[in-house]
Amino acid sequence: MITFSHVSKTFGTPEHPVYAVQDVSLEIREGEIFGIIGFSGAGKSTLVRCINLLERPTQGSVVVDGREMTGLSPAQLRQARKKIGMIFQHFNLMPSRTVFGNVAYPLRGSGLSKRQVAEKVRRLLALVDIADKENAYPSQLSGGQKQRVAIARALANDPKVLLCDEATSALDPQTTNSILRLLKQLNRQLGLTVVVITHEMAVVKEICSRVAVMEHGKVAEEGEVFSIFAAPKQPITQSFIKTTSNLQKIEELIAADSPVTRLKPGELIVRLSYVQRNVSEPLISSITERFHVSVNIIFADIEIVQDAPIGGTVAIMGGEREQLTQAIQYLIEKNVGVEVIRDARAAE
Ligand SMILES: Nc1ncnc2c1ncn2[C@@H]1O[C@H](COP(=O)(O)OP(=O)(O)OP(=O)(O)O)[C@@H](O)[C@H]1O
Repeated sequence: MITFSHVSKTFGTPEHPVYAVQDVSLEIREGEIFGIIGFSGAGKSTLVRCINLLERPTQGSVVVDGREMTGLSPAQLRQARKKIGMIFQHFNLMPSRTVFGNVAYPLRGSGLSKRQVAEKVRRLLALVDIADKENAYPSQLSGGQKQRVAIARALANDPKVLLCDEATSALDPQTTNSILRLLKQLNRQLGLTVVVITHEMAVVKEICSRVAVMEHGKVAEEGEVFSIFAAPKQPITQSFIKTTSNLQKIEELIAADSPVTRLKPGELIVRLSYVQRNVSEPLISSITERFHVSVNIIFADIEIVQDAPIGGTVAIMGGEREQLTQAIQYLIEKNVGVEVIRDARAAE
């Protein structure tokens, strides 16, 4: 649906260039929810604004729904943009128009009669579940309600693509979830391709099927969200994933010398992570039976990403040295990630 080929965007002057996007090639498939994550300044907004040519790439090509965007005439570009809706962090509603007026605005010049416009606006407001606010002004709405109106407005011309630039960043966690649910519903119901820019891994985890991680204008890593969570390769990706996992708290507990992390000689603390789908075997009970080791779970953080469990546990393991080694080997063979984070075997 959207193909970036070697896209670069440079701002500034020849003496002081700012390389906002550097040689990005990426494919966003029809009907998927694709996340673009990165820290502030990574180039996410600039890249996404190259989709509807709010920014014109300095180099490279952007093809949307089979059309090379940079080759369109101004009139063709205006038409093409109607099929690409966009929503923003601060909603960008027109304060002097009602909810109805905001959603009707993009339908100017659409050739629809007044009655048809009214019908369409009401259908859109019902779709985003805000029909009762038709006559309200933006200042009378909550953030979540404003974003619903902005979504209805973005859908007015029946776009195939919806670009969401930090669309939930100004919202509280509960409202964020309700907007994410709405985006997911629209994606399924309308077959809408959704591109989500965010700096929050929780957003990616919640709704995206694939994700690109951006750093310094480049794509550092991309792939299926499940695989990225299960086995992040780049340090930047690992640091984003840490923000959503409780397992990292163990490091704080160790640093604070908490009693739960104190080891007897011969014991070790391991972080076990499930890196494959369908891990349904009772692995912990298997190793305790097979190798006569003890496994005392002190932390567990399993969550569901794309309908599969992912995450892990932190546990204190104890037992005979050789048996412990074999138990760890067994877990690795079963595709469990094993990281020894504290080791008192040498203290025996
Ligand atoms: N119009 C502009 N003129 C000059 N520099 C710009 C312009 N737009 C963006 N930049 C620069 O390009 C780089 C990438 O910015 P961009 O807004 O794309 O990043 P981002 O990842 O979306 O960050 P944020 O989450 O803070 O919006 C930054 O260094 C920014 O300062």
